Amino acid sequence: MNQSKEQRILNFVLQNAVRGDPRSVVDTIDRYCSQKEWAMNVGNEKGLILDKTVEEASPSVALELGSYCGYSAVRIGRLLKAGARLLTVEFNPQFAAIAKQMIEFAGVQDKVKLLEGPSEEIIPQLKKKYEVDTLDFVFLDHWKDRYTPDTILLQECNLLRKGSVLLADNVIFPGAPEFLNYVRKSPHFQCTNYPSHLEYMEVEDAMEKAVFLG
Ligand SMILES: Cc1ncnc2c1ncn2[C@@H]1O[C@H](/C=C/CNC(=O)c2cc(-c3ccc(F)cc3)cc(O)c2O)C[C@H]1O
Ligand SMILES: [Mg+2]
Repeated sequence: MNQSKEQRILNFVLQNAVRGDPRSVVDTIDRYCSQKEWAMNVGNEKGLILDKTVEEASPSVALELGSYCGYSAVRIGRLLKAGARLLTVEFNPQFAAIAKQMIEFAGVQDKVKLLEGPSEEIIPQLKKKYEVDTLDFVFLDHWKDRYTPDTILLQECNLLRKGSVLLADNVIFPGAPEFLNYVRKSPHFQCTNYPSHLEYMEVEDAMEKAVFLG
């Protein structure tokens, strides 16, 4: 049975990156996906915006929606302070298996926990099952039509506190117009747009930061 693209990306990392070195894992994925096969990792240009937003938020508890191959889970995990943790949600079993191996190879498995299942099921479990009080940082990078319902669900589950930072990928391409409309019109969010480019391409894209105001 021939391999999936995601398996090829993982194998390239296992053979070319340095075990326990998250930076080398991120750089190796970027090298493969810019030179061999495009894949929907956030990439290095938008990755720098992600890095700065995570560093500024300095989260104790972070959530990622849409692990895919684990690129941004490793990217976020490497920046977390001692004792901080990232919960990353992925409902595709093949992708979840790849992401878990990517996280372990990078050596961030003590800070990053992959939760397998749909976000709409996982989010309501975060408080009781995963001992989350509130989330300091949320990275949205899953199906674009899920950004708005999940942002509403996070509020309904009392998982956001004054100052919680949401960062959404792809608000221009493929686009998340409903999400932009929702957070920019809501009195509960302070929004900032970060123009950038689609990963590994010269196509315009952007990230949107939405800080919860309580
Ligand atoms: C609801 C839910 N729960 C848990 N996991 C979920 C979920 N919805 C998706 N996921 C998982 O996240 C991942 C999905 C991410 C969706 N991201 C995308 O569709 C995506 C697409 C592009 C793109 C750009 C140009 C093109 F020409 C084609 C595609 C670029 C990106 O950066 C993307 O994030 C994998 C999926 O299994
Ligand atoms: Mg994306």
